[in-house]
Amino acid sequence: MPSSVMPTSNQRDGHASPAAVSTVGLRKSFGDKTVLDGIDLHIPAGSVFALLGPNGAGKTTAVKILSTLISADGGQAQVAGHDVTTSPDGVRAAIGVTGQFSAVDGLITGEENMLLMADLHHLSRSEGRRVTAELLERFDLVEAAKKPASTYSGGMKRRLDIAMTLVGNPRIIFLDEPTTGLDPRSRHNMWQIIRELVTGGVTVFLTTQYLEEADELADRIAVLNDGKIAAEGTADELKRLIPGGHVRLRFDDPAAYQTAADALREATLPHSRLRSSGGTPIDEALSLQIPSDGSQRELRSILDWLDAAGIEADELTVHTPDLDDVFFALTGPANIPSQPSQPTQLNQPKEDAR
Ligand SMILES: Nc1ncnc2c1ncn2[C@@H]1O[C@H](COP(=O)(O)OP(=O)(O)OP(=O)(O)O)[C@@H](O)[C@H]1O
Repeated sequence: MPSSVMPTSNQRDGHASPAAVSTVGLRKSFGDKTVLDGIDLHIPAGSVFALLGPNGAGKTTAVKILSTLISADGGQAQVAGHDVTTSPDGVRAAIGVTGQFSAVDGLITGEENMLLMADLHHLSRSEGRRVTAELLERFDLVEAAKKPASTYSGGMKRRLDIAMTLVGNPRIIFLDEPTTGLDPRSRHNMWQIIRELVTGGVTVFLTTQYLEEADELADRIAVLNDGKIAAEGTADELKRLIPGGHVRLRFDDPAAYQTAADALREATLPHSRLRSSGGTPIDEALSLQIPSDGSQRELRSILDWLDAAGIEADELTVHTPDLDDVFFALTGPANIPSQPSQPTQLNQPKEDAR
């Protein structure tokens, strides 16, 4: 399809940002099972995008379509400006894919795997050796380079897999569950590698079941559920989507705490959500908790009310639910989006989104 049909700039925040990956109405079924039921994505170049979803949600299917390993049944997808259907070679030249379908051959050494990759990319012998040496060094695999890859730990195999992907100097990398099964140290190493890739200008499309991983790495996160994008936004935007956020007031002075607790109990706070619940005392910490979505509007109304009531806390903190809460709320049987056929638009005012 002509590139002009696909969104190439981020209309929502107003500035032009070339899309590394862009899909409209992407659909895929296996038999009578619909796995992707109209997926729209816009991933700006140079960003990290995380596709989150429970087992079987269709994350790997999405990656396979975008990396041209399988074809979609409907909709459109462009990767690095190339249509996946009409220009798969263009897509393949621009991307690297690692993860569940690792390219590492366990029978040969790490170095041989790298050199094989260099051959596949038609690098000259000397260039292949140079790139191999550089990447083995960068991924801390020099010592293991002459050993068969089958002897590598899980973390080393993942590092080798990414190093092999980088031989082709891809602009976009698909990482399908890159840290599944890794120990915490290896996982943090992998996160550091991913951050460095992005610093070098690479766009990363990540699938993960680890909310912490998406929270750590991703500029934007989409939650895939039941074939659709249930919600999309930054980690903070997602967290603000679900109830459970609150403002906590902490007092050093027990008397000030008691006065505030009494005032809150009596209070009719300006915002309707606050009116019914008031403050919840948490005695041990001399803290009070006021339900809040953390929005500027609610915070202002809370602050105004505190000022008017003459309450001055020693510390005021805003707490939002973590991504686990979001994940369970969005992917459970009774998920919360108000419009079943529409993803929750997080960059609109929250009142509109609910
Ligand atoms: N080739 C295939 N033939 C039939 N069904 C398939 C095929 N590939 C995937 N599926 C089904 O499509 C659904 C989505 O699978 P997919 O691997 O994309 O999910 P996922 O979100 O990556 O899951 P996981 O986190 O478990 O890897 C699953 O129900 C899976 O069984």
